Amino acid sequence: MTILGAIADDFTGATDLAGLLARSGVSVSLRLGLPSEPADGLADVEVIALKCRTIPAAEAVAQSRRALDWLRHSGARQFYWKYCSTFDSTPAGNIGPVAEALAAALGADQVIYCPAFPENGRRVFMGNLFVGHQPLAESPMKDHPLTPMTDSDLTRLLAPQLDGAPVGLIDWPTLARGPASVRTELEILAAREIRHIVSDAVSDHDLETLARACRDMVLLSGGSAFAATLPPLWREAGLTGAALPPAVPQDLGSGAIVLSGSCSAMTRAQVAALRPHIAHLKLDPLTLARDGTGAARDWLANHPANQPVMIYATAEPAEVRHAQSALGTAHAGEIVEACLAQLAQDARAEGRARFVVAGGETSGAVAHALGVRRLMIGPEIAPGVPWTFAEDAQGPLALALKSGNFGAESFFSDAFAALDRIA
Ligand SMILES: Nc1ncnc2c1ncn2[C@@H]1O[C@H](COP(=O)(O)OP(=O)(O)O)[C@@H](O)[C@H]1O
Ligand SMILES: O=C(O)[C@@H](O)C(=O)COP(=O)(O)O
Repeated sequence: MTILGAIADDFTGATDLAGLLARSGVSVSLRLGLPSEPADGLADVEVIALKCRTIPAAEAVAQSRRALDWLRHSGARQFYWKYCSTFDSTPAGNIGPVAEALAAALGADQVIYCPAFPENGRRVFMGNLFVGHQPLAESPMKDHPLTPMTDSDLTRLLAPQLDGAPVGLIDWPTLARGPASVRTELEILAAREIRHIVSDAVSDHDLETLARACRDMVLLSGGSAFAATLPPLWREAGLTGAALPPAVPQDLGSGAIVLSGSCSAMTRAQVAALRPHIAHLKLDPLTLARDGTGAARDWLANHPANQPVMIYATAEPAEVRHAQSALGTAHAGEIVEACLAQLAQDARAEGRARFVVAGGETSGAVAHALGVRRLMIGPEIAPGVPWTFAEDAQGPLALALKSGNFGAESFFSDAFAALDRIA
């Protein structure tokens, strides 16, 4: 029976959410893009991954509304809008506009926003988001190629996305007093007609308090960690079915590839850590714009499928700025994504079945190019990054879609070692 219907704004976010919910002991179904087939209503949670973080707000709203309609038909009774734990967005959206549209469609009076993911160092205190020890705007997120984050105050970040609508705050002292205190604060905010409410949370315990206070709200939003506090509440209410064991892949062969379009600080360290141990190729957006993808495709074709390779556009902030000023921000990103998507298709045609992809937008482009529409959730490699498994015309396929800043420096070798243990 479907309890929760979730919409994620990118593909790594969706696997993060699905992985954490599966870890919380519920059955999760993950679909990439709007499903064409009807829901079967079997899983406790249906997640739809969109690629709508940086598209125009009106398009993001339209896609999310269609996803919501599908999720309502699946029988879901509560809904979750999943965005990045670093609140990746621009003054135009898309966190606020999509939340507003979903709230209107569901008749929700208030929407909670809580991106905190304490296990990965994302904490919200007095409305300010911290990444590790740094305020968001001083963290490496200030240099993100598509969504540079230049303010740390979530209420200030959200207001322009909601045309200046007032944004309230459940602060940490209120949370610390427990769920009843949070509910009272929500009522006070409701009386002031404040519908959009950011919540602090510095620990999983805070997220549990928030979830208990908001358990009856039809729409919640935030990162994966907040969503992962819901299953124990469903269990208390006798709602959940049996958890599924992590999926196990069949016959993957040995062909492996890392494709990285993330320029996040952690991905840069991960690429540097793997480089001495693997055949690798760095893509340059300016060269791609001038000469096309032929040289990169030839390079891949010259490496036998049983030899692991890494192809990356991952670059330092100054290099990214240089490419963006020559090509335009969106175009530079599109050129890289299109090239990595083409290389993913080539790698698959060569028989490679073990894919590690770094970057949310990048993962969307790659999964789309591979024609993958549904993923089974396997074991977690690092918090928020599970192995996932799919089937295409060529047979079984394993994909680890890694969010830019997740995983340890050794993530890429950790991922392949984890797969070797089960495949
Ligand atoms: N060298 C580069 N110059 C400009 N843009 C780049 C470069 N390398 C990658 N990009 C683009 O930066 C964006 C990174 O976003 P994403 O894949 O979501 O990574 P993350 O998960 O770190 O946010 C993608 O659109 C990608 O194509
Ligand atoms: O919540 C998170 O941090 C991730 O699930 C996420 O959304 C990843 O986005 P990218 O960093 O763009 O991959």
